[in-house]
Amino acid sequence: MLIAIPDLIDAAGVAAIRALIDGAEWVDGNVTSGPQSALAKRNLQLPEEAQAAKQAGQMVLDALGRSPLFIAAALPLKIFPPLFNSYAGGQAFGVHVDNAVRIQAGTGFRVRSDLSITVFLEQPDAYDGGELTIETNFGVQSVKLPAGHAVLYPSSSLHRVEPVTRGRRVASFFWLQSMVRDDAARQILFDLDRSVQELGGTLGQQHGEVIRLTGIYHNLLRRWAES
Ligand SMILES: O=C(O)CCC(=O)C(=O)O
Ligand SMILES: [Fe+2]
Repeated sequence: MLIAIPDLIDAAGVAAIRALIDGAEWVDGNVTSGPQSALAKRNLQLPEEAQAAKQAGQMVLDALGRSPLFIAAALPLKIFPPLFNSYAGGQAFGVHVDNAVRIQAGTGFRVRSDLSITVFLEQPDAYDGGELTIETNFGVQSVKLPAGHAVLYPSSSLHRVEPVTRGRRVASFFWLQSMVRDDAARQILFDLDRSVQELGGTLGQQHGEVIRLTGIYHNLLRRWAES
């Protein structure tokens, strides 16, 4: 599944995050790369342990927790603390697949990466290039969203960030382990959830068929969820 989460963070939230991270010390992005992606990656990142990254990361996590669309689509079990990157002057991230397991430095917190997330933190007209290009079963998707919007995509997919040839692209990026590991099963639950919400709105939550479909959603989730 590839899902855009519009307006995850409002303009004031984006400004607050940018105020925290823009003044911090950025380092070579290869601090979080595996050996293959290190060859492909040219960007800057905030170190995981930087205070600004932790505070801004918490703001991103708070926004995710307030987004019913994110929760329904991702069914998150564990979220790796959000990181921050920046690309300018032709920097890019060539095609790669994300590492399967992420281990947080210091704490040993482990997350299997089922879904990858990019939260755009710069307006698209402020830079040229920087599209996140994702290879899906339905062809190649090129994603460049307004500041505060996010995209969720399978960590198993080949993806790249196109060279930024003008301005600076700033984003938050991270991974999560879903309660439902299988992408197709998670998509079925998401589709069912949307239909149940829609029918609940028109027929009312107490309609017998809405109650039955809600039960089916939960019974499928019970079969498929890991904890
Ligand atoms: O900057 C992005 O949008 C994605 C970065 C990425 O693919 C990665 O760090 O693995
Ligand atoms: Fe990646």
